[in-house]
Amino acid sequence: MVTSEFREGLDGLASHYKSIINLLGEDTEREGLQKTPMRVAKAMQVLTRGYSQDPQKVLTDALFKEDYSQMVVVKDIDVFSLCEHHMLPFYGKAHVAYIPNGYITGLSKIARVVDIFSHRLQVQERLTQQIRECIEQTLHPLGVMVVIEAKHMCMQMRGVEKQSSITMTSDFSGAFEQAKTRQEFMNLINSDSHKF
Ligand SMILES: Nc1nc2c(ncn2[C@@H]2O[C@H](COP(=O)(O)OP(=O)(O)OP(=O)(O)O)[C@@H](O)[C@H]2O)c(=O)[nH]1
Ligand SMILES: [Zn+2]
Repeated sequence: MVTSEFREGLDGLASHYKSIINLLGEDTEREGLQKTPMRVAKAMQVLTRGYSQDPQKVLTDALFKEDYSQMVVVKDIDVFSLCEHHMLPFYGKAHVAYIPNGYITGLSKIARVVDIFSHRLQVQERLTQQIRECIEQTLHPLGVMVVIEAKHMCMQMRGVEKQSSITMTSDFSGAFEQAKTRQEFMNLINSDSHKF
């Protein structure tokens, strides 16, 4: 359902994008660009939809009592976000592990949490930390660890123009304070088990 607030936001965004395109020297009346301000407005609302979503609720909506207390790893979760400095995309993979403490959550919900925080203006470090904190505060597990590897288009398309550099960030707590637990997670991330 399209609420009036959503619609108003969309019209406002489209009007600003029209001005921006004109300021960039283009003609928003030419055929190919006539609908562009509204398209961009809709696209930006999608890319920032995470502001109106509640990641903790996503996790608690699928909480199951379970005695399993070994590591659960969801790896290679696609990440698409916008850096808050240039509003250009950064993209890559997130790997999440937690050790349950009486409760597990639906596996897809871990990927949804990554999605929600990614669809906000971000820096990779904060994104990594927010995912870790959200899982910790909601599931109260024995430990959580998040690793993100990403490429930043603001470093590829402009600025320093380095095409190959990858930024890695990690955040962990609880049982992952122990080096051997972190190592087990890193081994699982780097294993070829997913190539089946
Ligand atoms: N730590 C961190 N920095 C980021 C992230 N995304 C973009 N940046 C950096 O944000 C910084 C902004 O630096 P500024 O000097 O204010 O901006 P700038 O003149 O556009 O910088 P250059 O990209 O070096 O041309 C740049 O170094 C970017 O690489 C991120 O997720 N984490
Ligand atoms: Zn940037």
